[in-house]
Amino acid sequence: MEVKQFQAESKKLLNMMINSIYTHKEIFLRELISNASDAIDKIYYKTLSEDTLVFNKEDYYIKIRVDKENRTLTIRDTGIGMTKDELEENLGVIAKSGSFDFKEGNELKDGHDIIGQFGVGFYSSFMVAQKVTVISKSIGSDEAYKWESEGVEGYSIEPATKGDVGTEITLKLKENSEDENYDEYLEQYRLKAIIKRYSDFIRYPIKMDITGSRPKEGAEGEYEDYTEEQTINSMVPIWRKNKNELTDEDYENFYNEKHYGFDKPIKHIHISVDGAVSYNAILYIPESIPFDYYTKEFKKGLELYSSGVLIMEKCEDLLPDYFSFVKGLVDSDDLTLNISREVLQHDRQLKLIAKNIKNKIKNELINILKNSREEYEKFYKSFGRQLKYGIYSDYGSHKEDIQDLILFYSSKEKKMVTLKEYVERMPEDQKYIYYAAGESIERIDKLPQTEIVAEKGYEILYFTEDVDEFAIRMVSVYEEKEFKSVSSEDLGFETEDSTSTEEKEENKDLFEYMKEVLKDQVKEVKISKRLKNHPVCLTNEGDLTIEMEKTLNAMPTGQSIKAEKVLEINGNHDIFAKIKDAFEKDKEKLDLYTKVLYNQALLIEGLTIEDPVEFTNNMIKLMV
Ligand SMILES: Nc1ncnc2c1ncn2[C@@H]1O[C@H](COP(=O)(O)OP(=O)(O)OP(=O)(O)O)[C@@H](O)[C@H]1O
Repeated sequence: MEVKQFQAESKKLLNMMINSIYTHKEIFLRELISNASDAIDKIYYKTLSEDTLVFNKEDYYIKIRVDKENRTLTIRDTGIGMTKDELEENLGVIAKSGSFDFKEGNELKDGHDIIGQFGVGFYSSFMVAQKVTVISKSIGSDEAYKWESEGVEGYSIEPATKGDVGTEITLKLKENSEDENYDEYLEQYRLKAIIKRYSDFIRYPIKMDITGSRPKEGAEGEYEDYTEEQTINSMVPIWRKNKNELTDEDYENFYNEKHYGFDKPIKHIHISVDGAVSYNAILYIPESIPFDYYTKEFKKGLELYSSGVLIMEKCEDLLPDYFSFVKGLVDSDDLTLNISREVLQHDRQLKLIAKNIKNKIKNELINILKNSREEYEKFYKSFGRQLKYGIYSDYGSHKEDIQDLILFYSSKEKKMVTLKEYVERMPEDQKYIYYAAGESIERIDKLPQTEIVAEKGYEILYFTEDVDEFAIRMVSVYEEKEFKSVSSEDLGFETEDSTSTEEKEENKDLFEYMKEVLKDQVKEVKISKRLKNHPVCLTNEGDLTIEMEKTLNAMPTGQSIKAEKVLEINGNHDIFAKIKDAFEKDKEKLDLYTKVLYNQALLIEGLTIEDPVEFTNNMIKLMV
């Protein structure tokens, strides 16, 4: 028997195939199954053009067989088969794709798209096999041929016997080594998992003899082994079905089968686009947060299929970070793949799909917000934080996409509201969108700084998450309205100032003295225009607010960043009279009052006091 040499380039290529093209060895099975499916599709096309042939779907399948003793794995198909010449051309020349030529010569329809295009997939079998034997009988031929190769050394072709038309590929697995256990490809559970992962939506049944154990009939407590042929793949890609044929339940079942989550998704989005780029997608907006969602370990991404074959489990480029909670898949035949069937990262088509998907998700979320508020709020509880991070990140470049999706608790409505709703309700004389930041709704409710704004009848948005103020800084202006913290120096409206100029002059020395006591801890001490009932509060000057100070300092890399604080005292409160009195008569007491009031203001803000022991001692001194 003559052993033929692969062409020189083919040899090099084969070496590359075996050693460096693929990231995962297991994909050899995906490649062989895809070839088998292509071979069956080719028969399908033949029957379309030849009246004498009928395509009887039941006759077409792919069978996987394991022989543990001989350490072989066989993939058999009932496809079109190969003649001697075709074996020579297709398997003797690497990078020669009979399938690609077929595609060029036939108009493909009915979603029967041929997968092969590069003419290399077959050789991935040498990553796991020491010898590959192909026995094939072509349609319309009486002869069968055997192609056999042990890799780079070459291949042989000789006549063989085979009953029916089709191809049978037998891999003699490599010996196990220290790093690799090739026996895993003889285990039914492992093969099943690989088939499910990559080839679940191959249109033809992929069958395997599965052995199991079951209770023996008529003999209680006894078990018997059995073997039965099972179809491993689910075959029907539901995303290629017509939306009208599918029920909510179908989508939910698919969500569960794909293990996208244990919850019931809030919404599914089924997209079928035929245009500059054609693709199908099924996306889900989940209801609950995956346990690792807000950790580094979480990886966003959609499954990416090309012609029904899995290319990538998590294609990150398909989702912006702010929609990273979306689950689902995209299937497109228009992607530019590299020969290992990994998608090219800077693929223009992929970018187009991603942009399209982003808009669909955004519109769907707006839809839910408008039409099923309760559901949206449930979703927002889980993923609102991510949306707000999205506004903040990348220097605010995505804010336009997201700002209408965020909600804040409203002081007036006592529920979550959108920025749009807030602005629409604003009285004419109100210049700013007011917000108050704090740990919880309850705490903000009690914040002294909110009093005057609330009294003015203005609505206040409550910022209870650390990201809120940072995100809003990025939004900066919404429908021509700026945001303003209730703690900011200038609230943007006239407040009645009950203190006369003389009074102010009179208190000047007092406040300067108090500022001296507090040193750099505050920028200023002054009479408050905003306090009604509370004795003191802290406000801030400058860009960095007190809430921001808290957040930044809580970060692992947090340096000590301080907001410029102003201690405001309620001039109408009894304590003010006491302070004035102490300024006249007892400076030591005034020192105590000043320190205690400052620390109380810190506590109200939810800030820590630097020296709690001193604070307690000062209190005691004032009490006794
Ligand atoms: N089971 C099969 N039945 C019939 N022809 C086959 C079979 N397997 C491979 N071939 C032929 O061999 C050719 C080369 O296969 P190979 O897997 O190397 O590349 P491909 O499938 O064409 O492209 P890709 O590298 O994109 O998978 C195929 O194009 C096809 O013509």
